[in-house]
Parts: sequence; structure tokens; C-alpha cells
Amino acid sequence: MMDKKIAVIGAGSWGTALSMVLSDNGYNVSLWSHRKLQAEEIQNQHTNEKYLPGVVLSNLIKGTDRLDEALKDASALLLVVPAKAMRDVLKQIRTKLNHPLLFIHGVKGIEPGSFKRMSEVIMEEIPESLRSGVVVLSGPSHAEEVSLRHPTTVAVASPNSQAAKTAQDLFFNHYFRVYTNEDMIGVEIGGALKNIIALGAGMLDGLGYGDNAKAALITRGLAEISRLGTKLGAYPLTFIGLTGMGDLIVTCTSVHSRNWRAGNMLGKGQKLDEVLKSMGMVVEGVRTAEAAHALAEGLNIEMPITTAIYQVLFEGKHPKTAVDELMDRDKKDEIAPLTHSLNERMEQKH
Ligand SMILES: NC(=O)C1=CN([C@@H]2O[C@H](COP(=O)(O)OP(=O)(O)OC[C@H]3O[C@@H](n4cnc5c(N)ncnc54)[C@H](OP(=O)(O)O)[C@@H]3O)[C@@H](O)[C@H]2O)C=CC1
Ligand SMILES: O=C(CO)COP(=O)(O)O
Repeated sequence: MMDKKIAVIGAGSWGTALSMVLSDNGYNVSLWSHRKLQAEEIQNQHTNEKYLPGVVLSNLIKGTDRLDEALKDASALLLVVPAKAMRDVLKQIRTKLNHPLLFIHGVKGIEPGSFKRMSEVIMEEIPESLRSGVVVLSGPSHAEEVSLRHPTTVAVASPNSQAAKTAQDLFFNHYFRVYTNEDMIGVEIGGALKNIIALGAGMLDGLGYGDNAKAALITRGLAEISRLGTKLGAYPLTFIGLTGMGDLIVTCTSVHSRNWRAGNMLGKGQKLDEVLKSMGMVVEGVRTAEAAHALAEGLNIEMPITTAIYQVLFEGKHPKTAVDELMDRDKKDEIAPLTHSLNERMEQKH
């Protein structure tokens, strides 16, 4: 049945966990992997041991390494590949598409080089006639916990409220509660930039600092994410929601987080190259730190924490020195700069 099939593009941890949510909701899922062996494992063994060890997948989830097969008769498509692979995968999809689909993505990153959000990349690569809407799905949601069907909340955001409602209907169930949101910019920026702060949280833990430092990092990290996001056109209140504060809490405090784990190794003195080699999964915060740093410089936005993490990642600064320098900056008012960007945003709206 045409409207009962969803194509999931990207068979890592998140693509696989979201396929489970969709199959629990009764949808046939075609889970596409760019690796033949992995597609065969999903199809024949009903497992994806590398990315979600110990989990058994429903018969409704079919593995394939053929994009045309994944897209055939699907009414919606969920993109869950690393941000740096998004444009290339979309170019491949474009050549196989012959009917309009709802494009949903669950990617928390910014395109390296262009510094574009994922929805911008989708709209550039897929002609309007071949998409019935573009939606981002984001929020505090580790794949490992979703695959155990533990209570989880996310938001689906799109300026097209009908598209967001359709995505909400696809994913909503008793353990996966989905809210709609119209602020796609805020949701994409919050989801991507929290990974930088999660790297910082891991570094603090690696350095042996405690909960005070972590709470400071999360709160002041959110302040600078909001500053940049608001300048890019986001609605300020989005950042205190699930996809802002919510995702910061889960990523900065959970051992499931790859960004936290990578940061933790860096804090303990390991080098970035060896950390990334040992992870075996995507650590989006590293490239996003580069993007956020460049965007902040271009727009003249103060993002001291992002800058410090960028310097640790790419300029060899020791994490302890970065913390010391952050603490020794000039005295500041806590709220005034936020009020300023809020007022600026309100003036733009009127
Ligand atoms: N894991 C989680 O809990 C969550 C993740 N996310 C976001 O989802 C996105 C995907 O992350 P996640 O699933 O965790 O990542 P993983 O590292 O677990 O998996 C990434 C998948 O994408 C594949 N891939 C890599 N490059 C390409 C390419 N060029 N073309 C096609 N496929 C490719 C990988 O294949 P290969 O095996 O060859 O590397 C792998 O199957 C990220 O943006 C992440 O931030 C969002 C919420 C939760
Ligand atoms: O975004 C996530 C949870 O909401 C997953 O974070 P990591 O990519 O750091 O594992």
C-alpha cells in the first residue's frame, strides 16, 4: 500500500532506531544502507549489530542497498546520514525519484564548507515538484534508549504546518511523544550546536571538574546558541524547548552521547585524530564547531565557549587552558545581551 511505506536513508544507530518506531506504528520500512553487507544483515538476520547491538528488528523493516528499491511506493523519506554526506546522498536520491515525497531529516549538523542547515541542502538538491514538504525531527533522543522503547520526546518542525502534522502522525506513539513546531531554523540550529557543547561537557568530565562547571557550560552554552540562532532567524523561545535545552541536557549528561565521549577522551589528553578513529560512529560536533565558529565570526556574534572548543579541536589548545581563559574573561551582565538579541528579533518581526 502506497501510503504505508516509508524509506529510511541511513542505517546507523539513529536510522535504525527510528525505523523501529515506524515499524511499531505499523509502517513498512525500507532501510537503506550504502553497504551491501549491512543491508543483507538487516534483511536476513533482522539485526544491525554494529550500530544497535543486541536489538532485534521487526519483519516490517527490510534492508536494501538499492535507493530505487527503498524509494519505490514510499510516501515519505527520512534522511539520517551524517551532515557531511547529506548533499551527495540527495543527489543520488534525485536521480531515482519519480513522485513527490515528504522529506523528513533527523540530522544534527551543518554542512561543512557551505555552513548551510540540512533543510536548506534538501531544498537546493530536490526540486519543489518532488517534495511535499521538508521537516526536521530533533530532540533529546539517544538511539539506544529509543530502541528499548523508553519514554522519549522530540519535535518535528517545518514552516509547513501540515507537513509537520503528517510527520507527527508517522512517529507518534505511547513511548515516542512528538510535538510540532513551526521554527525549523531554531530546531536545526539547536540540534546541531548542542553537539559542540556536549564535546565541552565531555572535556570538563575528562579534566575532573564537577557539576558546577557542567551546569555553567550548559546554561552559558545555550545563551550563545540562542544568540547565533536568533541572528539566523530562529524564534528565541525554541531554545528553551526540547530541541534546545532538552537536547543539551541529554547530550551533556549521558554516556550514550558520542560527542560527550569524544570530548571526554580529549579532556583526558587524547588527540583528536585518535579519538575520532576509535569512535567508529559520527561525532557531528567536531565539524559543527568549525561551522559555528565561522558563522559567529561572519556575523560578529560573541560565542566564547564555541571559540574555546574550536581552539581545542583545531588549534591544539589544552582543554584546561581553554577553561581558565573562559573563566578569566571580562565581567559581564548575565541577561542583558540576551534581551538585546530578543528585542532585535522582535523588531525584525514587526
Ligand atoms: N545516534 C543517536 O542517538 C542520534 C543521532 N542523531 C543524528 O543522526 C545523524 C546520523 O547519526 P547516527 O545514525 O547516530 O550515526 P552513525 O554513525 O550511527 O551512522 C551513520 C550511518 O550513515 C552512514 N554513512 C556515512 N557516510 C555515508 C555516505 N556518504 N552515504 C551513505 N551513508 C553514509 C554510515 O555508514 P558507514 O557504516 O559506512 O559509516 C552509517 O550507516 C547525525 O546527524 C546525528 O547527530 C540524532 C538523534 C539521535
Ligand atoms: O543527539 C543525540 C541525542 O539527542 C545523540 O547525540 P550524540 O551524537 O552525541 O550521540
